[in-house]
Amino acid sequence: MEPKKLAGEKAVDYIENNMVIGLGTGSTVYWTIRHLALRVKAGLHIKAIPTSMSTARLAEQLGIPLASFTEIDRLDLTIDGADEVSPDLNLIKGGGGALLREKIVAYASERLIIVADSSKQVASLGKFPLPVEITPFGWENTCKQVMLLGCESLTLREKDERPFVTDNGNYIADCKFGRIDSPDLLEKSLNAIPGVVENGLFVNMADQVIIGTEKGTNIVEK
Ligand SMILES: O=C[C@H](O)[C@H](O)[C@H](O)COP(=O)(O)O
Repeated sequence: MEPKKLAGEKAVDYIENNMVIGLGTGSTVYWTIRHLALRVKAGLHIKAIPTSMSTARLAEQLGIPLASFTEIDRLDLTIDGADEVSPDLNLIKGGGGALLREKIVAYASERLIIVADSSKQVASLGKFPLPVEITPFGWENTCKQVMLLGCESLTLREKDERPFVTDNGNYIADCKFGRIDSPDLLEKSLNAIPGVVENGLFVNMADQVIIGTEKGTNIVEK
């Protein structure tokens, strides 16, 4: 079976009756959502907060009951994907542009489980360009400020030859920092720049990573 599918489906084992679940975004969590929908059909009672419009659409189509922060304060568990996972379970996320909602949902969760295939495991973060969500106003200047933090190259993400726009109406700058030795410091420094809304470094947030391989799944815990 496909490694992403194995990892995505395995995470559903951790979902218990009456939980409030954060549903991540991407091609690995896609399998989590599909598998969860089968359990919901079979009688599992949960509510889910989606981390993107695309996840909300998929969950709705499959009959998963959705909730919002209007009625929910804390989530029991969030299941999400990642673009890079370091040995100490720090992450780069946002390859699909959903990092802001993903971080809000993960921060409100008791536990964060990451699902990924083994290509996402890295010795240190930084090969995957770090997605940074920035406001359209002043984006040119915000990018200059980001460069001053040691960014080697920066690309404004595009779609159909126009700036890519996130679910929150913002842009994404994909930033190559080279090897990121102090992700906690970089995460804070980026967010201190006016115009930066959030960045894709998830430091000390993941509790467990489920890695899918050709042969099955490996669980990595802190
Ligand atoms: O913005 C997107 C998210 O952070 C995804 O969870 C991440 O890019 C991993 O996606 P995939 O499972 O498709 O590789």
